[in-house]
Amino acid sequence: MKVLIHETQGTAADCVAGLFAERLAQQPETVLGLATGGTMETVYERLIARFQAGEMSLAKARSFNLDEYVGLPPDHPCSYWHYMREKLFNHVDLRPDHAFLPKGDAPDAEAEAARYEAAIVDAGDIGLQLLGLGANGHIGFNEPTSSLTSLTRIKTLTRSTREANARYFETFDDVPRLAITMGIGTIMRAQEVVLLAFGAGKAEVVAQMIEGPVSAACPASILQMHRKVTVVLDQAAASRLALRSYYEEVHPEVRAPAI
Ligand SMILES: N[C@@H]1[C@@H](O)[C@H](O)[C@@H](COP(=O)(O)O)O[C@@H]1O
Repeated sequence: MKVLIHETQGTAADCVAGLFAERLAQQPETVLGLATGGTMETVYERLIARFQAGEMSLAKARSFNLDEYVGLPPDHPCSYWHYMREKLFNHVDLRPDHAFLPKGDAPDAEAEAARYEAAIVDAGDIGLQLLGLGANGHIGFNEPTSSLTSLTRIKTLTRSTREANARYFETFDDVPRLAITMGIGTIMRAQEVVLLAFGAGKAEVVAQMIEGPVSAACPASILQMHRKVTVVLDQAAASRLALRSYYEEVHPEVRAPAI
């Protein structure tokens, strides 16, 4: 696990966008695993800027998002489909028929989860997976106690996750109780993973993920078992790490090291 500690969120997001651009330059047909949430917004802004500057193209790439709320159709303003169109897809050259998310309004959500897992396998699995981190250690919507070998399936969201995401909905009761999410096993098959976390609110769970035991109580801790992970943090998110000397401090004048 490579841990990069940036002075600011801006340089951290830039670093992640840089890793994407590098990977796409080497392998334009990369299968990307994409994430939602507030943390990703700056990353997508930086990716769009690189695309507009002619430095990066997604024309040959494909993408699979981690998750979607059960019950929300793709045009629902709180759906992750909507988020992705607004924050990224509408602004870059990724082909619409190459961008995939689970269908939240599928009549049979379980069958949809199985279909989505099979589609990822058919695509040859994820090449580069982008992850955020839930305050309770979830990745995708794999809440604590998720099987560490799980595949794409339906998960019940914890109250704390629904509360954290309530800011996107009119009322707390509008936040769906279920989601279709890539499993932890699905994520672990990715060739390369980049996880990004910002802010003091994530500091405790970042320390558990990197320095704690591998445990379903903190699903992100399974990344300790992945062969190619980069964790990109700002100073606040890194503030509870004990083994500081092991990690790389990234200063603005230093180019982020390649993984
Ligand atoms: N399903 C998403 C996760 O994929 C994301 O990592 C998490 C953190 O979001 P934020 O970046 O807003 O803290 O939120 C949601 O629960």
